[in-house]
Amino acid sequence: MRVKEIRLVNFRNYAAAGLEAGPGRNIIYGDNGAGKTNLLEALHFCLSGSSCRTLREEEAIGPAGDRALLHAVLTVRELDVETGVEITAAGKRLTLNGRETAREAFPGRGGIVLFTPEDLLVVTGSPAERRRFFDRLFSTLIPGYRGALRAYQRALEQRNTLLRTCRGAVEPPTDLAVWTEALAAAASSLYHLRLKGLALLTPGAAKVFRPLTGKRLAIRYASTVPLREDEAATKEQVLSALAALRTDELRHGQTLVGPARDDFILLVEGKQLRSHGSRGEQRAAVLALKIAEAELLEKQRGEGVIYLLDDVFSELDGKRRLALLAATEGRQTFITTTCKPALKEAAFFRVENGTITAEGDAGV
Ligand SMILES: Nc1ncnc2c1ncn2[C@@H]1O[C@H](COP(=O)(O)OP(=O)(O)OP(=O)(O)O)[C@@H](O)[C@H]1O
Repeated sequence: MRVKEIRLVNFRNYAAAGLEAGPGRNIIYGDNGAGKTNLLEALHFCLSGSSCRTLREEEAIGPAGDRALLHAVLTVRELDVETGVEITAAGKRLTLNGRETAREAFPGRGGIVLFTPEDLLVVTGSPAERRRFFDRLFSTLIPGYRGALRAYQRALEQRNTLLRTCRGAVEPPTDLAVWTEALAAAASSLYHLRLKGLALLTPGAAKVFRPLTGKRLAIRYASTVPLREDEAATKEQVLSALAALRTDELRHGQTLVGPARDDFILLVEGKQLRSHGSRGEQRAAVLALKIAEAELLEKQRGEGVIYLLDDVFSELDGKRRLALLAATEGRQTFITTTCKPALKEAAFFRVENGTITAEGDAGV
């Protein structure tokens, strides 16, 4: 899959602009606030049918009217398809080859690997940020993960509601046992899928990380429950952990162990990346995870993914930038940056105050 061209009308700070993309690297450069991230967002919209920045998509409507329009020509399995996005305050209308369609039919869904500076929270943020990151990643990579996560979240919510209503009680309510059983079953399947996900992702991420930093990356799953090889045995472990904490749970009015309390620890040379890694190493680790995700997605889809990389060069020195470019070689890549890099094989687009100028011509 690749983007051939995109046009934007009244989309954020673009009155009317567009570009014809190169098949490989596309470097979008310009000053802060010029509109580089807006352009990546427009690409994301045209590929997947939704924003990568906000759930309030009407925010993207520019000042010159009551609607934003996007149109793209994509090549999907050798065929050209056209996608359109019209955003108004009342909602958005998506089209595929001129026909109204649902978001699910957009060809780029599941085929984009996006890096934004906020992704660094996977290293620097709270365990909840890391769980969110890996849950999203495994939901696309591991069959059954999304369903297992939902089942666990449902059971947890029900059990927590029950614990809240009898907070401070000495004896547990009679139906707690039912929800404890449901939670333990859902938790043990989720545990096993998380371990499966890590086993799938970590070698690829470590392989990309090594040339980026010269160091060894590992990911350890920090579980609040001792995990066993066998799913049924893990379920027993969850049940006994919950039984041991019953009094505390009644006092706090919530479940105190399980996948919603766990963490994913990123280690570099055996040390916590969060506390011991440099900013460049932290960024490299997130990029390595994203690139490993892309490689696995490509295997699954049998088709190349598209990289949308926002401000990816910051904090990487020249050598590391080259290593990153080598790791993304062969796929269509859109990279935003404030400084134009000295590269030979790339299409360059200068973004300035809502205008896009392709290097070598006057723009589209
Ligand atoms: N709906 C909108 N209408 C008009 N302008 C908007 C709208 N939404 C955002 N903008 C403006 O778009 C400008 C460019 O934003 P963008 O995030 O794309 O910049 P950028 O080039 O990525 O900058 P940086 O290098 O600082 O990340 C901002 O000044 C912002 O105020």
